[in-house]
Amino acid sequence: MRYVSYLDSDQTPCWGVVTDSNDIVSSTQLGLVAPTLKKAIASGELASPNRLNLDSTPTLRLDEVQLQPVIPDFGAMYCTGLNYSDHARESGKEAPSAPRIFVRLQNSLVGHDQSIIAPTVSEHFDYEGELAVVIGRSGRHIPEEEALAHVFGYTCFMDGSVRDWQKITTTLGKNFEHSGALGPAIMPASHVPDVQALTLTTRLNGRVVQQANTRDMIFSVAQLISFVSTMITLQPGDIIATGTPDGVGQSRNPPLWLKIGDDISVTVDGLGTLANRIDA
Ligand SMILES: O=C(O)C/C(=C\C=C(/O)C(=O)O)C(=O)O
Repeated sequence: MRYVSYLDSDQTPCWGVVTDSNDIVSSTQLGLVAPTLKKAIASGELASPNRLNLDSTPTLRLDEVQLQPVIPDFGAMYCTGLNYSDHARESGKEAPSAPRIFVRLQNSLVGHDQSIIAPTVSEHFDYEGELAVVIGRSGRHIPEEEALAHVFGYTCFMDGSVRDWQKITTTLGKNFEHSGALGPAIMPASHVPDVQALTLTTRLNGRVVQQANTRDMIFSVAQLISFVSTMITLQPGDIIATGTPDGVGQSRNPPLWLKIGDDISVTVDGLGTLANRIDA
């Protein structure tokens, strides 16, 4: 089972659970009153996913709804630059001695199967496949040993990056409207035995362009949580993206830029596949 945020046929924001057969049991059917997935996570009522009553007859299929970025109203999304040494090397940079954190805005993201919008002012639009972490429990100055207890679950992230604007500032290059994607769903942390042993694969029009294992991160998920919480209190529903491995389009010869009509997907084994088309 996984959690999703979606719009129903009336464009009303909803959330619910996706069963293993890709049916959706809505929050109302689950008997939960929280209006958003973020509020449900914060309330603690999803802390024991195995206790949720999934007996209601599902009325919707996953492919019938418009999926949103898994927590569309997140308070903050912290992203990590250069967290795989092969990617730092291909970028011509040293492996960092501390996590390089930047942020993404809500409106820079879309959900699974929604159009990612290519910038009109740049042809240097690049893909980055990543693992993303959804925070479940708030905390400040979280010790590394306790960090994973603050995780609600995990999902996939496509950190679409406008490389020429990124040279002006990271904030600009990483925040074009609808330039990235988050989803399709949140896998509860209890269903992920070892987050540092997951294979991540990015495909462009079906061709594998990035493949790595999360064991090769420079800073582990626990270290990133601890580091960010040194700066600020992490809140339920906050997202931490863990950086991309090597194989990005910018570092290829010739460069491989995203174009309108391309299909881009990010698969993290055990979590699912986030797939999107590039649109105008
Ligand atoms: O941190 C950097 O110097 C590079 C960077 C972003 C890099 C990523 O998104 C990544 O490696 O996943 C930046 O714009 O500053």
